[in-house]
Amino acid sequence: MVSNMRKHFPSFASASSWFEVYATLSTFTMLIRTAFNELIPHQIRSFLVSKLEAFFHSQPNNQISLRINEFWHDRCDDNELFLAALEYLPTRITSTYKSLKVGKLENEKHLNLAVDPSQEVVDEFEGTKFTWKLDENSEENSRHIWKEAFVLTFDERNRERVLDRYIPHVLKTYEAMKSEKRIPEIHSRRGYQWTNRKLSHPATFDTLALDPELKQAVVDDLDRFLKRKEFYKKVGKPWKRGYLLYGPPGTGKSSLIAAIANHLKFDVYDLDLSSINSDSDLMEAMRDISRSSILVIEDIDCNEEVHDRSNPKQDSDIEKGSGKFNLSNLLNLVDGLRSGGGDGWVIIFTTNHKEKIDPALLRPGRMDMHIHLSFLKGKAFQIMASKYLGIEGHHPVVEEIKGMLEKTQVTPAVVGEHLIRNEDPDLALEALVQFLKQQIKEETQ
Ligand SMILES: Nc1ncnc2c1ncn2[C@@H]1O[C@H](COP(=O)(O)OP(=O)(O)OP(=O)(O)O)[C@@H](O)[C@H]1O
Repeated sequence: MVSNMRKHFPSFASASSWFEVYATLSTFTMLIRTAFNELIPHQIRSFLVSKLEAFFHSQPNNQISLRINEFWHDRCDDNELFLAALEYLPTRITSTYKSLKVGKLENEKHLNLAVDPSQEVVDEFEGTKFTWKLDENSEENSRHIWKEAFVLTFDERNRERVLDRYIPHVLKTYEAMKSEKRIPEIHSRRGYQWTNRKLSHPATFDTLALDPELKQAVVDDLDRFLKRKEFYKKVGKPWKRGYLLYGPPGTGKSSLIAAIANHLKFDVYDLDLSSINSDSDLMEAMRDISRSSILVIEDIDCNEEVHDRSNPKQDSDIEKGSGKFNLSNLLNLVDGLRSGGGDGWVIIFTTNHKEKIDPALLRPGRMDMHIHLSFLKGKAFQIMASKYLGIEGHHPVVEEIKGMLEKTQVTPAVVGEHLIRNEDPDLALEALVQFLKQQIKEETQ
């Protein structure tokens, strides 16, 4: 039998010869490993190992491609991920790209860039590179309904990273970009229905002439509110914030509301309480307010239902209201109704007479921040000089005006009117100086 095997396998060695070969090989391998570890410095060793890994992992058979069609299946449903990539990828284009699509939309000032099929876009996420390519379907009368698709290619090792984190990151960035571009709407109540139009008020926190510290405090409060959706849920409170804006006419209450809406990208619901005749009317109006929104009730002191009844003095000079609803109770009820949904809810009351309002309506949790908008003073005027006249930094006439504003009370609305009349900054400032002189003279007489 053994001789038979020898015949078929002439080089077949005995067991002891195999052990000898094995022992020699192991000794040799150990020697190589020791020499590699001891003679080659650590950095060079790591470099060589990473190169070898990269070589094996960069082989084409380790690449995975995900195809992201314009539509899902053969239905006409938009594929959200395709739309997200369409918006997201142009933000990853760098100046080294050689082939791009470019265009301009009628109502936009800037040029738009888009991915071209002949150019791959490489994105980096968590230190890993991902390659995107646009695939265009050029077949005319094709039975495929898709015209474009993205192909996302990555190394197989990153499969989980892509599905669990990278794609969610692309979708989240797209949502943020959409809300950044969104123009809020303003809704007004006509009869029993809300009608809406785009909020065209251009006021932003940048253009508002407010004391910088107050402005920062408001922006910080809004940003904290926006960020804490999960926190409100955790502590079992409705995701809601109330602001009371009070101060004389022309100090910027409406402008601040527009700036808040433009900052949060929330729609505004402007509710005129005089059109509300009963609790059920009010409840219906509130129930129709959808998604993340700002409910504004301007000049709230003009409604008897919100007056401080412990102050008998005021009732003589106020028009009698319907007395048919209780705003405080109703807002509690609405909080309960809305607390289940994930929508943010901002309530803004404005008034020229804070002292007339029932304190129950102004307590924290109802009106969390009371913002006093007052007559124009130096730091806020510096902002107007910059926005209206382009004057930055120290300017002798601006300093003179700041001093005069300490001696008189004028609203930003009045000063704005003076600044807008003259295109020449020096003439505009001079006219304002003359106006303020006259104002101070009249007040001291
Ligand atoms: N703080 C401000 N910063 C910049 N502009 C302002 C400011 N306040 C008022 N203005 C200008 O004055 C105009 C009137 O202001 P706005 O309507 O915001 O005041 P208001 O306090 O709401 O007045 P009212 O109480 O009469 O409604 C605005 O169009 C705006 O241009």
